[in-house]
Amino acid sequence: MMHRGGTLRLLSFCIYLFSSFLFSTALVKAQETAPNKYGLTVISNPAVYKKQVAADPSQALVDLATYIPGIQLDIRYATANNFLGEPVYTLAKAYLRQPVAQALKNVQSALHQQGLGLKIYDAYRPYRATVYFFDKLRDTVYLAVPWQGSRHNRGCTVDLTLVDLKTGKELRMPTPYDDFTKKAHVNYTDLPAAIIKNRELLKEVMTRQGFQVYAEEWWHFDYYHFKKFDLLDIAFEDLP
Ligand SMILES: C[C@@H](N)C(=O)N[C@H](C)C(=O)O
Ligand SMILES: [Zn+2]
Repeated sequence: MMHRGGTLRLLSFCIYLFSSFLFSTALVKAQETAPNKYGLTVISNPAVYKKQVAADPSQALVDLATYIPGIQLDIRYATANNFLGEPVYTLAKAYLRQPVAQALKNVQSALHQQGLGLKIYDAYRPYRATVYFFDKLRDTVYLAVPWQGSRHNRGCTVDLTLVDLKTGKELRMPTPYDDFTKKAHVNYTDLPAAIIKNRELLKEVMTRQGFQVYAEEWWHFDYYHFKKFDLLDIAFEDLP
């Protein structure tokens, strides 16, 4: 049988172990969610993201290729066919947060009735890509700045266009994707009527499902409730 001194020593050892565990857990947590050099909190640990999803399934990033039947993907940043002329992503994937993916699914089914569909150029974008873009181009109109992050980093924004389901071809729009000129602005009017009609149709179907177009880029749509979602820097490889 252990005498009193031994019991006390064992008890204080257990308290020491428990408090060290609590301290190290708190330290890891603080490091995981600590603001970056711009004072932004960006979730970069897949375990933290998974914990958030377990607590609130609406936070889940959903794979659009499986979630939205018939959706076309042309993930430009996974190829050299983009404004940088080099691949930035290692996988050609498109993810959006659950309610945002659902809203886009509604857009796709509304379009289907008109013989049209969606083609995605980009959706959720890890924060590191936003920083990389800015370091390369230093533009503050057509690119999000690292000290704010992009709504793409929140899994709430999508870059896209319309396709004709019969031909599989893109509808004519004012400019190609990521054409960083005034012609890409949504109020630009020196265009053929058919092109304006296509641009307006895209804006209308997206707006009806809770998206707002970015004034300088006809292809870029933000989900209205983006503030509910953290900035993320989770690699595609770490998503299901
Ligand atoms: C880079 C371009 N496709 C884009 O998404 N621009 C906006 C402003 C962003 O970076 O969030
Ligand atoms: Zn965009």
